[in-house]
Amino acid sequence: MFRETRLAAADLIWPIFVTEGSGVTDPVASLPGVSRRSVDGIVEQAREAVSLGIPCIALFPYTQADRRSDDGAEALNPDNLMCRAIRAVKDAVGSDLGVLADVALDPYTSHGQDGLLDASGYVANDDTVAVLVDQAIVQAEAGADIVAPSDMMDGRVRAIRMALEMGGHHNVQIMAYAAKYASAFYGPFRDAVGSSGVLQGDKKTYQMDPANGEEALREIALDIAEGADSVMVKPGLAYLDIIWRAKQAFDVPIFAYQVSGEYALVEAGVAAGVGEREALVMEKLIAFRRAGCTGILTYHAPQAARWLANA
Ligand SMILES: NCc1[nH]cc(CCC(=O)O)c1CC(=O)O
Ligand SMILES: [Mg+2]
Repeated sequence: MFRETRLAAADLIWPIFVTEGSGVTDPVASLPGVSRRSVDGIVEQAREAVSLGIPCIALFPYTQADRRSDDGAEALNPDNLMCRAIRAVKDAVGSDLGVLADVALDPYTSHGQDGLLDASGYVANDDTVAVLVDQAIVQAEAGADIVAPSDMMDGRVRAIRMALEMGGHHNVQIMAYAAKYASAFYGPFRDAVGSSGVLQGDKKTYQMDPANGEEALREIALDIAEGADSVMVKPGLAYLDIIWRAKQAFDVPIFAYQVSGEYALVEAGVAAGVGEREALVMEKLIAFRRAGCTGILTYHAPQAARWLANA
């Protein structure tokens, strides 16, 4: 009765990884319990999400080395793995489940950066934005309900919003990775999409310094002004103060991404006897709600939804 915040399956977004083939379940070693699945398996997971009351999945492709290039052109292929997965999920579950598509080039580039490199190897903001716009349109045409630019280029939200409007995709939302930090917690994700082996350098020229909070508020303000329907803070647990500050300052839905390294640390802790999985996960998830989140992207989404159903 005196509880101030609640958590429900309806607050969760489930990130899942797509791989080529059929009938494939390919475990990600650094993300125990998470596997890449071929499109047929993604459809199964989509049905599972619906039955668990999870309103949205976030799709990420594992792109084979021979489909990667310096310019990440595969991102614009309307028949790429990502688009095939989006279409298959939408054909199977329709409007019962939202599909969020990540917009960034890192699953497609041979150098693992989220954008295009200039002659000196620097990630070129404006050239990248032009490609991200085309990527977002390809995903919207495949049926994505939400496009989520995770690249952190300046000005991409406005450019994508304009292109969506011009292309007739008025109802496609933008969830902006607005305050995304250059974090050490993304390691297992990069394994999952096959970019850790190829990544050259770091992403500090476009992702944020973990020491900065004021800058996060400026980044969020810009993305809202450019047309974002909702914003994201990423990673999660180490940035609860950013979520709280954003909640005080802005009147838009705020999401947290509890990233791969956070998931893997919990699983490692459980394996080491530090604590019990359900208790550890649920304490973390309610903390995001308390800090002001509308919802949370978490690899523990299906387990959490089951625990909530049995509570
Ligand atoms: N565009 C890249 C992207 N989109 C989502 C994640 C990380 C998610 C996670 O760690 O779970 C990353 C990694 C990165 O910026 O290198
Ligand atoms: Mg920004």
